[in-house]
Amino acid sequence: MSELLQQLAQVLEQRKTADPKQSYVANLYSKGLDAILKKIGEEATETVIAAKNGDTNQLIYETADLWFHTLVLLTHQGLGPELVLNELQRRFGQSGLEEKAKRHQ
Ligand SMILES: N=c1c2ncn([C@@H]3O[C@H](COP(=O)(O)OP(=O)(O)OP(=O)(O)O)[C@@H](O)[C@H]3O)c2ncn1[C@@H]1O[C@H](COP(=O)(O)O)[C@@H](O)[C@H]1O
Repeated sequence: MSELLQQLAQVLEQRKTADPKQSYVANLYSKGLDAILKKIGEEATETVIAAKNGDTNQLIYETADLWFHTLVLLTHQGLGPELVLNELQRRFGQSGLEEKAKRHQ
């Protein structure tokens, strides 16, 4: 797994016991699942707007925010990013159209 993802996941796990006044992530955890989901909705929308505006730097920035908040969600739910990477690995090389066709047989 990407070393950065692994390190970030470790920090996000540690933030479960951190002071919400000292940590953005601890503060978000303290607000609960709905607050995390709201952030993901906002960041997804901001990503879409950046792409529609053709703003490359903003698109990268907002995508980083979106990925980050999905990592926060996974950690909150007791899941690690390696599970998502494993799923992408499993799909790698498999045509999306073929996969869809199998599901609709
Ligand atoms: N990668 C990030 C990261 N990306 C984005 N953000 C925060 O996510 C928020 C994005 O929300 P917005 O763009 O809506 O900005 P905002 O107005 O400040 O947000 P709200 O007040 O609405 O929540 C900002 O506050 C960013 O600072 C992040 N906060 C933390 N990390 C990583 O998480 C680690 C732990 O962070 P702390 O828990 O704060 O120590 C850090 O060392 C970083 O590695």
